[in-house]
Parts: sequence; C-alpha cells; structure tokens
Amino acid sequence: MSTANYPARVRLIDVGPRDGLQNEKQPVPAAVKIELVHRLQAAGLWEIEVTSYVSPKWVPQMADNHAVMAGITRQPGVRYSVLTPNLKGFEAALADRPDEIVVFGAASEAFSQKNINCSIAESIERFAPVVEAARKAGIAVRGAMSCTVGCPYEGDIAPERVGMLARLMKGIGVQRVDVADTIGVGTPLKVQRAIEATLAHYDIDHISGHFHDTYGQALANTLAALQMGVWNFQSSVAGLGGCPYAKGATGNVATEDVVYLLHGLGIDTGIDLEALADTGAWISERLGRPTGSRVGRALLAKRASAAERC
Ligand SMILES: CC(C)(COP(=O)([O-])OP(=O)([O-])OC[C@H]1O[C@@H](n2cnc3c(N)ncnc32)[C@H](O)[C@@H]1OP(=O)([O-])[O-])[C@@H](O)C(=O)NCCC(=O)NCCSC(=O)C[C@@](C)(O)CC(=O)[O-]
Repeated sequence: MSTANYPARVRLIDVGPRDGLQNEKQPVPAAVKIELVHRLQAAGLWEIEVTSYVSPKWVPQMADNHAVMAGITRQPGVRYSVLTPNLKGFEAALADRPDEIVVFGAASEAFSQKNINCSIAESIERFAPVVEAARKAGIAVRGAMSCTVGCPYEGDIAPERVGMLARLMKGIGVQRVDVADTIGVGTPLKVQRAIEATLAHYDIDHISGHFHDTYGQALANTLAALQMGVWNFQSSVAGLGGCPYAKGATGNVATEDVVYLLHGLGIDTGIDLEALADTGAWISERLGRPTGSRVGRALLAKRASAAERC
C-alpha cells in the first residue's frame, strides 16, 4: 500500500484537559488537571487544550481555569490553548497567557443557542472583538465549528451551513478552524463534504479534524480527512469527554488510537505511544473507570502478559 497520499507528519492537539474533563460529573482537582497536562507534554504532545473561560454556572468543571493555567510548568515549543466565548472570557484568559484562544461557534442554530446562548450571527458579533483583541496581543486564534455534520437538535447539517460558518469565521480574522463532529454521527463522506465546504475559505494547513466517536466512526473519519491532506487533528487521551450540550455523545476519539493509526501509516507525530498509554491509564484511574482507548487497553494487556511470562 502506498502512503503517498498522506501527509508526512501530523500534529495532534490533545483536548483531554478541556473537552475531555468539562463534562465530568465528579469534581476533578486542579492538581490532577495540571498533572495531566504535564504527562501529555512529556509524552510528546505539542499542542494541549488546557481549559475554558466560560460561565462556571454553565460548566462548573472549568471554574478552576486560573488555577490550572497558573499551575502548569510550560515546556518550550508546546502550544497551550483555551476556550474564550466572549470578551469577559478573553480578558480573564489574557492574564494566564495562553498561546492560542479558541472561539467556538456552530453550524447549527439550535446548538449555538443551547451551547452559548445566542444565534450564529450573534456569536460572530461576540467573537469579533475577542479575535481582534487576541491578535493585537499576539495570541493565535482558532475557531471551533461544532455540529458540522449533525446536530443533536436539528439532525443532519448541510455542508453549505459549514461553508457559511467558515466564511464568517474567516471574515472576523480567525486564523484556523476545526471541523468538529460534536456528536460523533459523521461518516467519511459526510466529513469530507464538511471539510470541502471549509476549504472554500481556509487552506488545508489551517483546517483541523475534531471527531467524537459515538458511532465508532472517528478513526475512519480521521483517515478520510487525512486522504484530503488534513494534518491537524484533535483527540483526547483515553477518549475522555463529551459536550454538556450534546447529550449522549461520547468522548473524542482517543489520542492513543489516532497515534497507533498514524504510526501504522508511517506518519510522524513525535508522540511516544507507550508514555501516552500510561497517561491514559493514569487519568482513567483517577476518574475511577477503564480507559476508553482500545489501543491503550491492548498495550496495557500486552505489557501485563509479558510481565507474567518473565
Ligand atoms: C457563553 C456564555 C458565557 C454566555 O452566557 P450568557 O448567560 O448568555 O451570558 P451573559 O453575558 O448574559 O452573562 C450571564 C452571566 O454569566 C457571566 N459570564 C458571561 N461570560 C462569562 C465568561 N466568559 N466567564 C465567566 N462568566 C461569564 C456573566 O458575568 C453573568 O454573570 P451573573 O451576572 O449572572 O453572575 C455561556 O453560555 C457559557 O458559558 N456557555 C458554556 C459553553 C461551553 O463551555 N460549552 C462547552 C464547550 S463547546 C464544545 O465542547 C464543543 C467543542 C469546542 O469541543 C467542539 C465540538 O466538539 O463541537
């Protein structure tokens, strides 16, 4: 099999500390979140989504954003991003010196209302001053585009809606965007259509794939995006996560599973898969449940059986 059509390297953004933990019902101490970030960077992750500056009434789990950002020991070359839905969030985040902020919109009107309490048009009006302020401060700006293939309230989302959102994001100066399958209903062709619609406004280097794994399609969707030349992806160690406003949706595709796929294709990630699997096992143990990564489970089982043979 030829790998000629795949990018030579891929950058993964681990969103576990934010997307992964935001929906966790039990309180997760800031010290655990900080250690998770440290373990991820030690495993070779170059981009980590650390927290969000959102209303603590809406998402209580992220109320410790300052403590987490203040507690991490930064590793040179690693990019630390945070979510900021409005100027209030941005101003709070600024003091914590993120490398990148993320404004988050949706291709679905209903999801926009449920998630950030405003319409798509209003969200862009809120984001515009955030983007301007971030760029003035020398902070990079990413735009998350939720529900690009399906919405828990509206069902299927047409690619035209994704194109419209990408155009609006571009219009206010967002530098790169995530094509997110928030509820994990996408299949490869649907995901490719959403990426194609985004390509009308962003080049391939400025598009990332963000796939949840509810229907077990996230790796297939990753492969479909890779075949189009996408080389930035978000994933979550141990497959942590879920969105509080997308009931029933499971976590992101597990970072371990994506790394195994990529390394199998001969694609460089810079990530140490064994160290990552240890991190997945560690955070799962803290949360009191097994890892959601199949690769993580397989590697741990392989190690255990090798240890028994010794
Ligand atoms: C966006 C808001 C804040 C609007 O919320 P709102 O209620 O419309 O805001 P408001 O301006 O009317 O303010 C109401 C109260 O919230 C406060 N407030 C206002 N802004 C902030 C802020 N930034 N930080 C802290 N507090 C804030 C504000 O000060 C006020 O406080 P009060 O006077 O009542 O005490 C709210 O809807 C919210 O926090 N939503 C949570 C959104 C969220 O975090 N969702 C999950 C992440 S998105 C996601 O997971 C998808 C993604 C990105 O992963 C990609 C994918 O998979 O699709």
